[in-house]
Amino acid sequence: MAELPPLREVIARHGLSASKALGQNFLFDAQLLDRIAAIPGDLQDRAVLEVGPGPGGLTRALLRAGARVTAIEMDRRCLPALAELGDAFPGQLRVIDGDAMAIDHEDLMGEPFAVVANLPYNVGTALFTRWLSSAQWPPAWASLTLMFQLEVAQRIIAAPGSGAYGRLAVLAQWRSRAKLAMKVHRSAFTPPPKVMSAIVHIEPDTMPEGVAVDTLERVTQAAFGQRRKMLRQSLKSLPGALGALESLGIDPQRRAETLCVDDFVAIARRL
Ligand SMILES: C[S@@+](CC[C@H](N)C(=O)[O-])C[C@H]1O[C@@H](n2cnc3c(N)ncnc32)[C@H](O)[C@@H]1O
Repeated sequence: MAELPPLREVIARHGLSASKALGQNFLFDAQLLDRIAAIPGDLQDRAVLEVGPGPGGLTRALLRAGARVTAIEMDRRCLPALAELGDAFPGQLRVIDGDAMAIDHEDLMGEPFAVVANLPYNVGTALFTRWLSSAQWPPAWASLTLMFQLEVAQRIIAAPGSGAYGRLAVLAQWRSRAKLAMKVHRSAFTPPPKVMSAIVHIEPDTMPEGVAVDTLERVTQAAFGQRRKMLRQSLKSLPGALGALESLGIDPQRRAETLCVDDFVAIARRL
């Protein structure tokens, strides 16, 4: 492996000033990046999909860990810096110039893969729900290791009864294990974002039988769409839902946030 120039130098040389429009907040600390790359476990020879490599800080850490990385980046200014990185790790890095939202990741990868990404908030959440809504289960991805705003990370891992518990928690937990792997201080980024961040790590679990993801989504959408209301009100418009509550012995006076993930799965199974 060739000696790599410091990231700040790469950024200066290629004129990669952070673009606000593309949600660019870069990480430079190699030790922090190595700790992030270690979250999915041993990556030696494993296929990794990185979305939004930017100047390549996290990419370097993944390559150092021995991963075979496919990196999708839509900011063309970053491509020369990423090409240099590919030269330093021959045969380990494939860079795709494009929008990760418009690409079929399963087709692109062609084998099971781990996802690791530090993405802008809106893109991250959109891709996250897409990965979790896979019709095929277990999905093509073996794990998701993703940076979010801390508040979003807390919504993903939230337990029933908390204000953060809602659609995202149910979607992330009904057939996956989700954990908060690491908090990341805002000062670790250049430029620093306004809020704290955290990395969530998700692995697929067994899928409960007899429930489709769309049905479960319809239930949580109705229930949490009016989260202050009792279930008998919020689920009224969903055919069969009130009957399902009765047959399951769930009090219709309860509110959505008091139901556990298995309750939502049981309701969806009866629709
Ligand atoms: C928060 S920066 C992180 C950069 C680098 N991974 C790091 O940790 O320092 C997010 C990166 O995602 C890229 N990006 C944003 N939207 C994207 C999309 N839809 N598809 C691919 N890359 C995207 C941005 O250009 C930027 O390089």
